[in-house]
This record gives sequence, structure tokens and C-alpha cells, in this order.
Amino acid sequence: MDFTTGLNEMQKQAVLHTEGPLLILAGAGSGKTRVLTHRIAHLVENKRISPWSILAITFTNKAAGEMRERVGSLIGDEIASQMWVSTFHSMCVRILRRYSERLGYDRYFTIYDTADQKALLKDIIKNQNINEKNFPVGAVLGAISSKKNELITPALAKEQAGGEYRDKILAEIYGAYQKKLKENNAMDFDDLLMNTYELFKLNEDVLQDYQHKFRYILVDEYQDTNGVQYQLVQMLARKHQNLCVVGDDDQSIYGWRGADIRNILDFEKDFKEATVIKLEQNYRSTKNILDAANSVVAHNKGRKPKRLWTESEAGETISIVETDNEYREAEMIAAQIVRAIEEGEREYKDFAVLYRTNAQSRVVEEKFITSSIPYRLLGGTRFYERKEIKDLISYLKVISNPKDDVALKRIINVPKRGIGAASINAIAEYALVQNMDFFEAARLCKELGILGVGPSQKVLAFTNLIEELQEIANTNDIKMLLETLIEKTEYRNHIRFTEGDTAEDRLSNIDELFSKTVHYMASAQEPHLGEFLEEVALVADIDNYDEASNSVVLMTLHSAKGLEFPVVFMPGVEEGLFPSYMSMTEGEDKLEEERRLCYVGITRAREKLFILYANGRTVFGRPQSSMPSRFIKELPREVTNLAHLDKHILRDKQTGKATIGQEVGERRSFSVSEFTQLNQKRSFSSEAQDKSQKMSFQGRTIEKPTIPIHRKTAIPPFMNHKPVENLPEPIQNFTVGEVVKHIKFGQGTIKEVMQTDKDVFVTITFENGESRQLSTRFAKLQRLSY
Ligand SMILES: Nc1ncnc2c1ncn2[C@@H]1O[C@H](COP(=O)(O)OP(=O)(O)OP(=O)(O)O)[C@@H](O)[C@H]1O
Ligand SMILES: [Mg+2]
Repeated sequence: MDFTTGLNEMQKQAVLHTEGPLLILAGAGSGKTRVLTHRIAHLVENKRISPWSILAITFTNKAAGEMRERVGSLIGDEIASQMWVSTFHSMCVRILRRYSERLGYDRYFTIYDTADQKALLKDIIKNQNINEKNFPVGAVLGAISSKKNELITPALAKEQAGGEYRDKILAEIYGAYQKKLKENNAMDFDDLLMNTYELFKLNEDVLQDYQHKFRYILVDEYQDTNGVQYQLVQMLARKHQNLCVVGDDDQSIYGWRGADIRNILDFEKDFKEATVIKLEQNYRSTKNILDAANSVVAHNKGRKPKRLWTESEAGETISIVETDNEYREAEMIAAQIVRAIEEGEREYKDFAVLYRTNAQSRVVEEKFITSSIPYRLLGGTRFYERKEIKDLISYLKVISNPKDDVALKRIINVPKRGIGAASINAIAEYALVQNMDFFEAARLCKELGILGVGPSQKVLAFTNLIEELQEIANTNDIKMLLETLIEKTEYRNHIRFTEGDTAEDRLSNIDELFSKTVHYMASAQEPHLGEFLEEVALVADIDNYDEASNSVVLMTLHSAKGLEFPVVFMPGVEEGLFPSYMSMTEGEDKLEEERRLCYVGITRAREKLFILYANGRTVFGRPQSSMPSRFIKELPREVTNLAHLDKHILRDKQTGKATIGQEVGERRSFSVSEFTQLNQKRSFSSEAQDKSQKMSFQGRTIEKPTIPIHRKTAIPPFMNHKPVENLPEPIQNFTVGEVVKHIKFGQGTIKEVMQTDKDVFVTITFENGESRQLSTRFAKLQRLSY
């Protein structure tokens, strides 16, 4: 059977070149994953290779499932099910289950998750009399994990530490931790990889067994392999050398987790006989989207030059959407989806919202819920289900209603305040027998003799805290309440000490909840804790959550790797958020990794891409001004919705010099008459304004990043300057600030104007305070003023 039908020349070669090392180096959407699946089908069906002899490695379980499915549809599910299609981790578990006794584990070893790891590590730190303040569990775990990924054993770590105090202690903790794991017959996630490596190194026969078995090895997303994964591949492929790796150096986005981009760049050195095939035709995206992706990533210096092309049409322009804040941003996304659904253009599942940090999902989730847009959150927990959010909400629930036992038991010892299970049980039992509330019994645990002096002191410290917080709640200042609560419980430190890699993310979720209270305080007529909790409960409801449903997908840019969607929204493309503040301050390498992430994001879109940025965002409850990301400035203007602005050349009356268009980042509203005046006068020079501006970021004052912002003209980005005849129906030009009248909603002021290919949308705040986004094609607005 021919599995190369429909493939291009290079793809065919890649499928048919089965013997010897092969590197397929190609950009996004060029069919790398597709080639892998066809190659497997070709091996089994035409070369009569047993499915047992094939090992295919993917980056996520989801990707593995998809690959198996695709192979199954080519050669039948039964054959596909006999192959090893798995992630590195599941491959290792499978090998270790068979041979772990060789390493001194029994075959029923357990696998520890993060919580188990932490509990173990905490004990060790305590037993060794090490101050947890200096060696927070999360940080220690992170350090151990990166050592394991680089195959550094405790002994080696000790050697490398030399006289360095901190490293020496870390090496000691690491040694004790490994010892304890082994005693418990347990492995953590990194052990799965490292122990398989050890197993192979110490047992030549086992290695040979697998080398012999896997005659053909295929690895997808090779650019994101870390040190130990790289070694495993090298070892397994040594005998047959039929190793096919595919990847894209421009999509290497896991450097922060130890992935090494050099693994792919050095492939030709590692395998002298390697054949390299480059795929350059993209089959996923429109030309505009592809041009945008190419142009952004071209700003990276450390890359192999390559340029993707496509036969697809230019397609719609990329919409760069500027809004006032994250709420408007979410509204804009929701409005676009609702419109496309109503007009029958799309289904919910055609849309994806891809963001930089998990915390960004909250506002979008809330907007989707209130707009009845079904959505699902991939690779993450929905905002109100996240542990830290549930903890804090549980506190608020207890403060509001001390009878809420579920919430109370969740937080009575979080952060740890020495209240053990025995105390909790004693109180619970007393309360049950005496028909009292748990909280009441807890409050009186000393007087009633439920607990001894020591334990009751700890419980009283808790009940006193709740009562103190209740007093603040009585003032109805929810923002202050949450602030005090976080402060008094030292909840942030609790996260810092107990969470490893995820601490930063969790802290920003807390900030996000904080922003929610600020927003609530600003919008509620009479703020009240009960009402706040009701509002939260409404959006936190997960009853109608259906995995397989036709719904919009929300996820981080990282987890979107390898996937594709007809329409993609990328919100929050702002300096300090994307690129992240950390990457901006930690050097060019980090920044380039962010840029690659941007490339990954753009190339997920097949037909339409929205890039959004807000002029301000609430960070830790404080409104911060923000600036459009440098990545936006790296997009070629001609593929964006800003292109039509360029047609309006401003001519300086005195010098005759022309100034073309305007760069994003400028935000001013002009009435038409003002605009005309400006045109006559020549706009304003802004270089002086750009210099050394300070902005506040996460409570700090920093220099505004030095990206040149050319403020050359005075046209707000979304004013309709498209020549009227190009649009399907005559459209009036509207301007921000203009007062208009709507037949049903009355008089209002235009707050935003947004142009798409087919229409111009205006957001109007009406006199009753309500805001609506309306199509100027249909809304029949009447002009009242200029
Ligand atoms: N020769 C081809 N003809 C038609 N469609 C193709 C061809 N090759 C690939 N495609 C389609 O292009 C899209 C992208 O392919 P695929 O996901 O394999 O790309 P990729 O290189 O793995 O992308 P990424 O870098 O994002 O992982 C898919 O929808 C795939 O079916
Ligand atoms: Mg792929």
C-alpha cells in the first residue's frame, strides 16, 4: 500500500527513508507528525516490520493517544495497539516494572507525586535540623529534579559541591531523599527516567534486549528532550541506528525545565551518517498567519535560518485588538465567538484561547460563563478549582458561615498550625454528641475540656483569627478582608515553601483572586461577603462540564504545542506578561525562548488569529499600565488589520515629509475634527516622551522596556479607515468618544472601535451604564455629535 499519496516530495522521502539515522528538521505545521505516522504505517505494512519492533515517543499522553489513533486509521487499530507509542515516562515505567529488581526495587514500586515528594522531603529537612526557611521544600525539590535530569547522582552532586555550603547541604538532602525513596520502594517522576538510564548502564544484557527489540525508533518534538531523555534515545538506538527524530528548533520552549535545544542541533554530530530532511511547506495556516510567524521568529539570533512557505491564500488579516483592560479583552473574545456562532460561521470547538500564564484564564472563564459559551480548560485546573483558590475561598466561606464544616476542615490546618487529626476528630466527635457546630466546639475546646492545654492553644489561635477576620468582613471591604487574611495566615510564604515549580504560577493565581475582589468592590452596589461568595459560586459551578463537548478550548501556550485550531485568540500580549517580566530581565536566551513560544502560539492558528493587548491590567489588585509586547511590533504590518491605516499618509505641511501609519502602543482618542486639525498641523513628535518612562510592575517601579515606540500619527488603531467601497455595505466612520443614538438602547458614547474584514464593531456605553458591542452594519446608529 502506498502511504505517500498526498504527501509532498520531501515528506515522501522522509517516509521512505527507513534505514539509518534521520533528522527531520522543519517548522510548524509542515507535517512532521503526519510524516511520523505515515512512516510507521509504511514500516509495518510494506516493510513487514513487526509492530513490536517499533518505538514511537511523543511529548504528552494526549499526543501519544492521537498518534496511535492516526496510525490505527491507516493500518488498523489492532496492529496500532501492539506498538509502543508513549511518552518517555510511560516507556520507562514499562521497562522498570520488568527489571526494577535489578536496581534493588521490587516490581510493585510506587510512583510518588509532588505531594508525596514534599511530605518526604519535609521530614528529611526536619530530621536533619536544617532550617526550612533557608531551604524551602519547593526550591529543594526543583534543585533535585534538575540534577536528576542531568543525570547527577547524590554522590556526584556532593563532589561537585566542593566546599560550597549551600550546595553541600543540598547534596546531603538529595542523598537522604534518594535513600528514603528506595526504603519506601518508591520512585518520583524523574527517577523513572534516571533509573532506567542506570538500569541500562549497569545491565548490558537488559540494554541489549531493548536495543534488539526496538529496530525502529521515532521521536516527535525532539527539540524538547532533556539530558537524560537524550541519553536514553542514544542508548536504545545504538545498535540499529534506525532513529528518526523530528523537531523544530524554533519551537523549543522547555529550556526552563532542562530541555536542551542543542540535542537537535547536534544530531548530525552524534550520528555521522545522518540524513537530514527539511520540510518547508506549511499545510496548516493561511499565508498571513505564516508570514506573521516567520517574521516574529526571525528576530531570534540563535537559530538555524529557515523560512516556511505555503500555497494557501493570504486569508483574513491578523486582528490586533487593543482594549482598556483584561475585562474588555475577555468581552472582545466572547463577542467574536458569539457573533461567529450566531452567524453560523463556526462551531465552539473551532476556537482556542492561548495565554501565557494560567492566571489569565480567570477573567476569560467568567466572561464565557456569563455569555453561556461552553469551554474546557486543557492541561490545567479551572480557576476556582485550583488548590490555592479553594483554600482562600474556604477561608472566606468559614468567615461568612462558620457552620460550613467542609470549608472549615479544609483550612483548619492550612497553612500548617500544628492542629493534628486527633484534635480535629476530638472536636468533631464532641460537636456531634452535643449537637453543636464544629466551630463552636472548637472555640470552646479549652473550657469544655475537649483538648489539653497545648492543642487547645493552637485551635484557639485559629478560631481567634477567624473571629478577627469576621470583624473586617463586617465592614464589607472584601478586598481588605482578603488582604488581611493572606497576611495573617502568611499564605504566600506557605505557597513559596510548599510548592516547587508551580509556586510562581500559584502566587499569580492569588493575585488574580485579589484582582477579582477589587473588581467586585468597584462594581457591586453594596458589597457584601455573602454576595461575593455567591458570585464566585456561580462561576465556579462545574456541573455542566463535559470533556467531549463542542466547546472553546482554553490553555497555556506551552500546552498547545503540536495542536491546531481554526481560530486562535492570544490575549495579554504585553510587555512583562508576554514576554514575561522574568525573561525580560534575565537575558537574551530567555527572551528568545519567549519569542519561540510566541511562534508556537501564532502557528496554532489555521485561519484566523486575534492578538490582544490591554492598556492596563489589574496585577495584585492594583491597576497597572501595560504596553503592547515587542512581539506585536515584530509582526509585518501588512498582514494585520492595521495595514489599512498605512493608506493614510500624513503629510507635514511645512516640511512636506510624509509620516505613514501609526505604531501600536499609541492610544489616544480623537474626534474627527481634531483629527483633521492634526492632519493639518502635523502630529506630534514623541521621542521625548518615550525616553525613560517609568512604569510600575508588580508593585515595583521599573524603567519602561526600551522598545522604540514611534508615535507618528494620530489615528486610533481601530478607527475605520478602510475605503468604504471595499466593504459589503456602506459603513459610517465612527470615532472613540463620539456620542450616538440607538433606537432601542438610547444615547451612548463610543468607547472602542474595532474593524474586522467584514464589519466595524463599536463598543458603546449607554446612559444607563450598560456597555454593548454592536455591529455598525446592523445597529443603525444615529450620530449626535462629533
Ligand atoms: N502533504 C500534506 N497535504 C495536506 N495536508 C497536510 C500535508 N502534510 C501535513 N498536512 C496537514 O497539515 C497540518 C499540520 O501537520 P502536522 O501536525 O503533522 O505538522 P507538524 O509539523 O507536526 O506541526 P507542529 O510543528 O505544530 O507539531 C495537519 O492538519 C496535517 O494533516
Ligand atoms: Mg507535530
